[in-house]
Order: sequence, then structure tokens, then C-alpha cells
Amino acid sequence: MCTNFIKKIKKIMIKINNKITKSNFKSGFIGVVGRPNVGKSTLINELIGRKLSITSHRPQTTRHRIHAIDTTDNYQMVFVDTPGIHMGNYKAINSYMNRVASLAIMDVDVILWLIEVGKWTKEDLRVLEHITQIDVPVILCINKIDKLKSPQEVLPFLNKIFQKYQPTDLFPLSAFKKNDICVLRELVLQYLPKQTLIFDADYITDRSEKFIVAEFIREKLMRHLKDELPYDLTVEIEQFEQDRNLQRIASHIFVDKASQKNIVIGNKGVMLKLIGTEARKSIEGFLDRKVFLKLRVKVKQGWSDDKRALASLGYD
Ligand SMILES: Nc1nc2c(ncn2[C@@H]2O[C@H](COP(=O)(O)OP(=O)(O)OP(=O)(O)O)[C@@H](O)[C@H]2O)c(=O)[nH]1
Repeated sequence: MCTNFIKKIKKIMIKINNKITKSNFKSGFIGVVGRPNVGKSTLINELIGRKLSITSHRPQTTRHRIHAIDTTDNYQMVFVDTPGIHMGNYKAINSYMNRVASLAIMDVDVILWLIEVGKWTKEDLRVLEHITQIDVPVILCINKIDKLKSPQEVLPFLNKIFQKYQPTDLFPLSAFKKNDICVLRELVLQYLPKQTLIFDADYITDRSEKFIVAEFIREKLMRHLKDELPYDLTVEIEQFEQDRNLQRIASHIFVDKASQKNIVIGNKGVMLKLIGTEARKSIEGFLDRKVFLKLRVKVKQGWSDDKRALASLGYD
């Protein structure tokens, strides 16, 4: 009975794979770049229809390269989320983030370059300098057009940008609008080569569950802590064990200075409790099981400007 069932499942899987590898199937890498806070992670989450990349209203939320994979019967799109290319902060972690962003777009099939409507900064210019060194089609996405009173208001800005750079395609959008996302997906598809799957059809990311969980915790820290503090901390998962339908997770939050520890914990532990509750809910949604989450705050002085400490914390 059990062997028959497995045989049936295998047959179905072969049928699905044959369907996927049919000759007009397309797949490829899509590099998503832009300065911090333009909406790269938000756009990728909308394009793949689930949350993998963390977002916040703060610049430099994304620190690592993440592949977010969307597979259908007709295509496999591998979106490469990158840290925002930025200037004016020269700690080891900032060089790491800029390096990750530049390297991530070296080997893609198409680039989605995000800028924000009405804003052109020195950091956008820096991204432009990187992009012009690479011979890949570029779709320049003018994001956040929902902020405009009418869509026509985008025209003078488009004109201004076009004087600086002529991309392969120019696409004004709001990452929050489903229709814009659908049209962008079709546009991206035009630039992908006809080839078979790059990753197995059931992969949604190249990162481990543990990595994504640490990112979800860092997202809540980014959203709740004020001023520069979120930039001075990092998250490391110490325990990640599944016990039937319960995931036991213990995580350290490393801060840079002893004085920051109390701020993260908050008065009578209120802040840490809030961060823990919100992180647990997000992680439960992602893992689709109950989570027991324990957070501990520790001081690791100077971690963000020490190459060895960075490597030991996974920034390598
Ligand atoms: N109004 C509006 N806000 C948006 C849109 N897309 C993203 N945002 C907001 O912009 C902020 C930054 O979004 P992220 O997706 O974290 O930006 P990012 O480019 O990945 O940022 P970094 O991690 O700094 O590189 C968040 O508060 C988003 O909710 C949009 O189309 N319209």
C-alpha cells in the first residue's frame, strides 16, 4: 500500500518535471539593485508572492545577498536581492554590503534598477556608475508612484532621468500595486533565456530556514529600535530544533556596546518582549508551525568594524 503510494507520487513528480522542462520554459537571474530604502526587498516579496526579504522604513535594512525563487509551469525567476549601494559610512560592514551588492549583479540575465520617484541622489549616481560597467539589459523601475497625486506627475521626472541614462526599459510603478507587479513580471520574462530549471522546482530560496529566521528577528529590531542602534546589532541563531510540530529557537542579539544592551531589553524587558512576540508570529507564518523563541542580548564590542568578528557572524 505504502510502496504503491510512493510509486504514484513519483509518477506525478516525473509528469510535473517533464512539463517544467518543456522546450519553451524560461529561467534566469534577475539582479535587483538600487540605493538603500528604494523598495527593493518589498518589490521582490511582491514579485514572488511571499515574504522572504526583510523590509523597514530605514535605509540599509538588507545586509546580505538573498536569492528569492519563483517557479511556475512556464518559468523560474531567481531574484537576487542585494543590500542598497550606499556612501559615507566606512565601517567594515558597510564595505561588505557594497561589495555584496556589486558582485551580485555581475552574472545576471537582467537588472531591475530601482529609484524613487522625484528623488535623485548621489547614491543613485553611484549605482549608475556600477550599472554602466555591466553589459546586461536594465529595466529602470521608478518606484513609489502611489505617492503622486496623479500618474502624469511622473513625466517630468522620467524626462530628467532619461537625460542622464537610457535604460533598456523604463517602468514607473508602485510595489504595492498588484497590476504593476503583473506587468513587470511579464516584462522581466522577455529577458530570460529559454532553458530548464536552475534550482529544484520546490526551492524558494538559496538560504537556509535558520538564515531567514535570523533575518526576521533583525527586521523587528530594525523596526522598533531608534536612531543608530539597529545598525550596531546583529542576530545569531544558537538553537534551531524541531520537536514534532514545534520549532525551538534560541537566538543571540549581539550589540556593540554595554550601554545598548539595556535599551534593547527595555524597561522591565518590555522592548525585548515586543520584538520577540512580533518575530515569533512572522517566523510561525514562514515555517508554518508553532515556534518557541528565546532571545538573549549579548555585548560583542566592535563587531561591525572587525573583519574577523564579521566573518564569525556570517558576513563573509
Ligand atoms: N509608498 C510606497 N512605499 C514603498 C513602496 N515600496 C516600498 N515602500 C516602502 O519603502 C520602505 C523601504 O522598503 P524596502 O523594501 O525595505 O527597501 P530596500 O530598498 O530593500 O532597502 P535597503 O534594505 O535599505 O536596501 C519601506 O517602508 C516600504 O514599505 C511603494 O511602492 N510605495
